[in-house]
Amino acid sequence: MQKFLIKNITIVNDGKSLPGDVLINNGRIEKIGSNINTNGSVTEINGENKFLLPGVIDDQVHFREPGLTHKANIYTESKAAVAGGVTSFMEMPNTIPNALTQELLEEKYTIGANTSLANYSFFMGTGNDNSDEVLKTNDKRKDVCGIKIFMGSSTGNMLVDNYLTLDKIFSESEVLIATHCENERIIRENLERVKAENRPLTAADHPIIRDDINCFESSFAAVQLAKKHNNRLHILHISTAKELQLFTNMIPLKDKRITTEVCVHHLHFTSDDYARLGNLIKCNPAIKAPFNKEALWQAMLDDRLDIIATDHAPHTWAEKNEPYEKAHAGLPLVQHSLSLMLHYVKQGKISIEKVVEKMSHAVAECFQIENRGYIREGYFADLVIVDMNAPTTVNKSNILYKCGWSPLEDFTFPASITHTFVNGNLVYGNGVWDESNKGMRLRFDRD
Ligand SMILES: O=C1C[C@@H](C(=O)O)NC(=O)N1
Repeated sequence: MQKFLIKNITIVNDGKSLPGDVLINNGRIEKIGSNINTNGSVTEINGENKFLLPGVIDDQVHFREPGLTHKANIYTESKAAVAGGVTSFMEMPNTIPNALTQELLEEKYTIGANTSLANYSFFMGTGNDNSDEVLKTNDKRKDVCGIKIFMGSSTGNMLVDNYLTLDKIFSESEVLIATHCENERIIRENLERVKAENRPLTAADHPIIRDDINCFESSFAAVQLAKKHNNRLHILHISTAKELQLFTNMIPLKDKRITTEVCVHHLHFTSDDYARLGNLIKCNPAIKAPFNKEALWQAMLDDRLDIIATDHAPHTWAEKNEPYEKAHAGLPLVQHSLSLMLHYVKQGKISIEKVVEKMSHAVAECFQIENRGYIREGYFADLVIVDMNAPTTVNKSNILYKCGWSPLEDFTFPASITHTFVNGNLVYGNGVWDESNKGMRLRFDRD
């Protein structure tokens, strides 16, 4: 394996940004220090005026393979991820067929092993009647990131609305349960009410139909179930101020039984953006009124919200441009999540250390990922070099998603991701790709 020495870079890790050198050997971070010298062949990278970050770990992506590969596949989207500084991802089960058996789940791991440029893990899916199969994941808790439950409907019709199924899975699961929390009854009632107005519906109706109360009711139910059975619950894409009362920052992350994710689109867009972007930003849970965005920022900064992710959900341009009710929900973001957060660093809204905490360290802690998420000697060399003074504009020619579009087109980020190492391999360096190595299956340090 090629050996790399990154010289004179600012290393962002564990709440600090310090100058130093990093030696990468045999896939791992061999040494962190100042004035590291090596004899023998080593590829030196000048890190002056640049920042070294641990690779981003995105715990919620939809890469659409198998079955929906007209939208995306694991190869294309993992490549986009790596270009954006994401070195590991956890992928959702609403592929076709839904990942509802251990066999189907393992088929996804095989595709990951053969084609993914980033490290990967796949969630086990839940239906209303596959609880015995779901609970077999207990035996794989070191090899599978968790169980995903759609408590509200979304792409792929994987809604679990049978309370007995939910209660059984919560009572017997020994693995992390990740939930999409929305309340189907409230969504349907809202939809009926808006339809009764007899006017054409538009994307601006989305946060009225999928409203704040709908999210709160479902998150509340998930929290109650987790408290009843003392589960390790992780609630995905929190999108409302109202839900925040359910979460605390009084418990250190490593001791929390209930953790939360906020997504970059809920930190960036608001309902004001429907006028400009329409269905392109239709997603579930919906992007909501501006006061929610401000509350989410506050809660993320004060650690009531634990991690930042994307819910990367690519759909084709044609699928997004259907009339509102038929337009598919979800937006592609995995290539631009880190860049977007670095934009907010430049704006002074968040520090670069906090970005690293929320997108790398805390994700590794939440899922107990082995030897990743930090810049530490002995850890896997999943690393990203960032130039904070090299603006890049999102446009069709540099979007790597198979769907070929982004809700951030024409947006200029102040920073560029110049290099991404995955397991010590320089997969992406100054626009040059080395695709000869594939990512690894994530392992979890769980008892
Ligand atoms: O939960 C989800 C699923 C996702 C998708 O398209 O798979 N799209 C969404 O907007 N939310």
